[in-house]
Amino acid sequence: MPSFWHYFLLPSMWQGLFTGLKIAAVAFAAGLVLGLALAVARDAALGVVRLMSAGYVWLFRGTPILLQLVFLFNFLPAVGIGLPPLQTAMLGFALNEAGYCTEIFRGSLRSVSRTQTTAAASLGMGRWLTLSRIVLPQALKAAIPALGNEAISLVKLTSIASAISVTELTFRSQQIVATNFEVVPVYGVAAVMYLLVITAMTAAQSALERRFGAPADRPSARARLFAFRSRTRLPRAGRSAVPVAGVDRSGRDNAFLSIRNVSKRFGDREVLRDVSLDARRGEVLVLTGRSGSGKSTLLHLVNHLQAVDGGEILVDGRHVGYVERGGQLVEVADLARARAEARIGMVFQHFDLFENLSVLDNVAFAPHHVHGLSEEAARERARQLLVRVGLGEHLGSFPATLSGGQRQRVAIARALAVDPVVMLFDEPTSALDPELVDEVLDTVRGLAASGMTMLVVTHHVEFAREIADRVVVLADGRIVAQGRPDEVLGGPAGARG
Ligand SMILES: Nc1ncnc2c1ncn2[C@@H]1O[C@H](COP(=O)(O)OP(=O)(O)OP(=O)(O)O)[C@@H](O)[C@H]1O
Repeated sequence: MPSFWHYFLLPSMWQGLFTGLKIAAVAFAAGLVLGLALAVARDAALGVVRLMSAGYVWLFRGTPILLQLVFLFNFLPAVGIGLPPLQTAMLGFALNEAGYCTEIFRGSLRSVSRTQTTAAASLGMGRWLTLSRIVLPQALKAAIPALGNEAISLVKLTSIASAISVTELTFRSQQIVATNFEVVPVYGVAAVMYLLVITAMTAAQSALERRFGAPADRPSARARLFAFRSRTRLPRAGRSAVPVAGVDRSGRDNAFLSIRNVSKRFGDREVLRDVSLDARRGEVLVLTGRSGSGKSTLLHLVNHLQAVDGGEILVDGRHVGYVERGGQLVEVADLARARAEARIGMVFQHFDLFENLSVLDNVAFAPHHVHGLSEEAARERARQLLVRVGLGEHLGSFPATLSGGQRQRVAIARALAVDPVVMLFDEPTSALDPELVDEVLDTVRGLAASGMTMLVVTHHVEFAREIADRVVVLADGRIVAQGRPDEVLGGPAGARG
């Protein structure tokens, strides 16, 4: 095949290929950055920012790239910007690419479970820290296949740049064919060149997927079914002011955790009604009651993962994320800091470990990034805690490779790493297979024995009987019984088990 090699080695063909690649590389890099910013803007608090992001996507996906290029090519000189055709092509492709990347990033950002954000908030992590270190890495991992597709399409699409007289590979081949009519070898060489580049890109994409991909996820079937979304929408700072007139404050100063006349509603539904509950330092309260009675909501209010609608909650004598002003509790501007300072450890039903971080990093993250411990000290602390919960062998593992019981013990270590003054457990064993329950309960027992103040939501009657100083039963958002375990769990208002 003498003519194949002749054209394959022709410098002008390679120049054409590199021109196309140059456009694609610059346009893709710029499109990624702009697309990511637009995708984040799509969830911005300000409506006008969201609208601008949506408008951009509408415009650049809605019109043909050819029109956009020709428009830029004619428009820029008309407003006094004299860009050469190659740079105009780069700009045009970048603007167009950003529209597509926005949608890819938007989808992948939303695919990250909101429970990850809630868990981060419970550790006192702010929005930016959560976005950059927890949500984005997971979203990028999910986006790699679609972005790889996009990059490959872009390399081939650059042939359109010939419309504004950029001589890339396809255009170069057309020119050669027009002079010698050797259609098959010339276009054959162009095809082989594209294939070589795209094979290299596909290999790079696989390498990226391997680099960023944690080992295959294998949560239990039940966890898979229920863990994909949490209903918790984090409150936005400064949104609510709660009147404190009418709150019964007698005796609250003697309590370590004081919940006074608290109410909470979601839409028309009143989920908690006038709930009052005090706990002494070191006391273990077990909260129980039928599904939907408001137990989890009450825990979320203690840590200010949701805002109260009425009443007040004090931990160690302080409101979490509120300041009292003119007879009202007003949310502070920096809720993340307030949560961090309150040092409330929280353990969730579905563990909600950060899937993109190793076991050790899950535990060391908040002490280092939120509480300012040096990385070395935070890791040492994490190591000790993981040994304490029996996971010293798994420091470098990723959450997806652990059993449910192991994950929950990592979650407990993660909550303990911020040196909590109180621990909240939201049904810590209900997502676990029966044979894994004991290992978690043992850890919780150990904590209770160490004198930790705890609020534990559980349906596990035997465990409640054993661990609780006091059992509190909720029904329809009200406390309907409370007392020593033998009094409450033996009585008619007892837990359903
Ligand atoms: N963010 C939310 N938006 C709307 N409704 C909510 C939200 N969070 C909770 N609810 C509703 O509030 C009620 C109480 O929910 P909560 O999760 O506190 O109950 P629970 O007693 O913990 O139930 P379970 O034992 O099933 O976890 C339920 O009817 C639930 O649907």
